Order: sequence, then C-alpha cells, then structure tokens
Amino acid sequence: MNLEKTNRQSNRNDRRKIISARDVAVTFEMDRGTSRVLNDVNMDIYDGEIVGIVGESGSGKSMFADALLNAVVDPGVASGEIRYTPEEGESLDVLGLEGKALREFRWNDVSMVFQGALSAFNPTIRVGAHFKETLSAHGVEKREGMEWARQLLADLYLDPNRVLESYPHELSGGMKQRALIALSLLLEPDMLVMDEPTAALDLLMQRSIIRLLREVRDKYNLTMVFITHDLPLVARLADRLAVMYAFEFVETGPTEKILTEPSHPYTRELLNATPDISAPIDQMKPVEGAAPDPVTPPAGCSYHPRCPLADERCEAEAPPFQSVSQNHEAACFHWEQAVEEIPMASQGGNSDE
Ligand SMILES: Nc1ncnc2c1ncn2[C@@H]1O[C@H](COP(=O)(O)OP(=O)(O)OP(=O)(O)O)[C@@H](O)[C@H]1O
Ligand code: NI
Repeated sequence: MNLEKTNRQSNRNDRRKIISARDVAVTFEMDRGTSRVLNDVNMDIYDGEIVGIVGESGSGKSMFADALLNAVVDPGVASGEIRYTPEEGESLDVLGLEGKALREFRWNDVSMVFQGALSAFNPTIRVGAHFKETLSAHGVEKREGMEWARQLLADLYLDPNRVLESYPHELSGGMKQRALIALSLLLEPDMLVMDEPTAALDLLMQRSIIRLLREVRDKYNLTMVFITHDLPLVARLADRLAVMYAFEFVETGPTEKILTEPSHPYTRELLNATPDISAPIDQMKPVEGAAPDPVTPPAGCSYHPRCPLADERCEAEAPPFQSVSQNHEAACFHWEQAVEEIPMASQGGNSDE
C-alpha cells in the first residue's frame, strides 16, 4: 500500500475540486407538506483542505453531510448533483451511485464518521474484529490491512494492541472516537466527513482530537469536512468555514476572514453569541428568535424575520452570494451595512469597528 500521499502546497485555484455540489436538496414528504431540510446548496471542496460547517441545531448540517455520501436515510430524498473527482480517473456522480459502487465509494473515496457514531461499534465484538470485517468485506488482504490499521491507531496516539483486543465498552469515549476515526481511514479514503465527532467528549479531549486531526491531515494529505455547532472549536481546525442557516449556506470564507470580518448578519450574531472564541460552547448564548420551519420557510431571505437590517427587498427576494473579498462570500443584500451597523462584542480579532 502506498501509505503516505505526497503533500502538495499549491494555490487553491490550481487544486483539484474533490467535491463539487450543485443545487443539492434534501426533502421529506410530510402530512403537512414537503419539508425542505437542505435547500439547493452549492459547495466546492478542494483537495487537502479542512472545511468547517457550523450552524445552530436543526439548520441542515447533517443533511448536507449525509448527502455528500449519498447516505440520506429513507424517506428523505436527495436531489441535485454531487461530483466527486478522484486523484486519478473519472469523476463520479455520487447521488447516482448504488449497491457495491456506493459501498466502495463510502470507504475508499469519501468516508464518514456519523453523528452519534460512538454507538456504531458492536458491543459484543472486539474492536479488532470491526477492522477485520471491514477489510474482508472489501477484499483487502488481512495481514497487510491490519498492519495499516495498527499504524493508523498509533498515529492517533492509541496503543494498537490494547485497542484491537478490547471490547468497545472497555475504551473511554475519546479512545473510542479515535478508534472510529482510524476505522474510517482503513481503506485510505481521500476525504473524511465528520459529523459532530467530538460532541460527546470533554473539552480537553475535544481539543486533543482537533490537534490529532490536523496531524493526520498533514501526514496523509486528507481532505476533511468537520461539522459542528461549536464555532470556537472548529475555528481551531478549519482552513475555511461555511456558516449554515435555515438549510442553506449563508457565508463561506477563510476561517480568519470569517472570524475577523464576518459579513452576514447571522454570522455576526453567531459570533456575538460566543463571548470569547476560546470559551467552551456551554458559555454561549443562543441567537435570539426561532429558526424557520422547513415546511413553511419565510419568503425572500430566510433570515429576514430575525434580521435587524431586513427591508422589503429581503422579504421578497432571496439574496444570492455576494463577494466580500477573495474567496469570501455572504448571501446578504446588506452585508456592507451589517459590517458597519451590527457591532461585534469585543473579542480577539473582531476589530472592524
Ligand atoms: N427523518 C426526518 N424526517 C423529517 N425531517 C427530518 C428528519 N431528520 C431530520 N429532519 C429535519 O431536518 C432538519 C435538518 O436536520 P439536521 O439533522 O441536518 O440538522 P443539524 O444541523 O445536523 O442539527 P444538529 O446540530 O442538531 O445535529 C431539521 O429541521 C430536522 O428536524
Ligand atoms: Ni446534525
């Protein structure tokens, strides 16, 4: 196996678009109407980057993650187009994959640590057996595969022998989560999608996992999507952030730009709800007002009912993305006004006043 991929330093614009998502929607048919829980989102993900996706609970983060892997559960329906382009060979239409091709895609190309996945380990079999089963399901030679598993576990600062011999309940939450990350990397995917991978862990363990993920990304040149409602946490990890509100992305940009020049009114509120970027999540106050209902979303900009800057146009027209600066966009007609008029609570780096 070619275990270490080469690290390439190059301009983002020359880099391979590993994922290109266009007009991706997820809908559920409900008695009271169609629930649109992901609303025609677009997103490009570049080789080797770490993208953090943040937003409040219920905003559609998991729906986006699930769509990326064509893993939206019934009766949810994903539509639109998701193209995956491997390092070599033809690009794939992810939402068109099924059966064996889909299973292979999910382990070999883009793999995922699902939200609440700590319970994914079968409690009655040893951790090592989970690795062996995955190898044999994909026809990988066991000896070589398990050698790679040991290296991955060691890279995640686990004792391979101890972990492989253990039953899941014998490991702490942090160890289990790292073992799960190792398992998801077993078949050398190009990209790893993690949905709230640290939510069940204490603050110290969250931070150490963040550090580990950076090391793993650098060593294996992985592309990562890290989903969380914990903005301070993901800001330590991600190269780029995408802020989600009401089933859509409302602002994307380099992490530093989002922290220092947040331009969508919602992003500014979200950051203001975080008293200190290094403070733990439980010290955050929620953004005021209620999130929209996916069956009856507001017309125009979906944030307008909560937005201090909303005018008639915002009530009627959905704002397209506007360029704020290079690689930084906000879906708001009034982003310039937002920067001037929605003050940021004093916190490190937010100094545009
Ligand atoms: N099986 C389902 N049927 C109908 N609606 C659903 C279903 N699963 C989720 N939803 C709705 O889809 C919307 C988006 O949910 P999603 O799980 O993507 O949110 P999230 O941003 O991941 O939230 P959290 O931070 O709590 O994980 C929510 O309004 C949720 O109620
Ligand atoms: Ni979720």
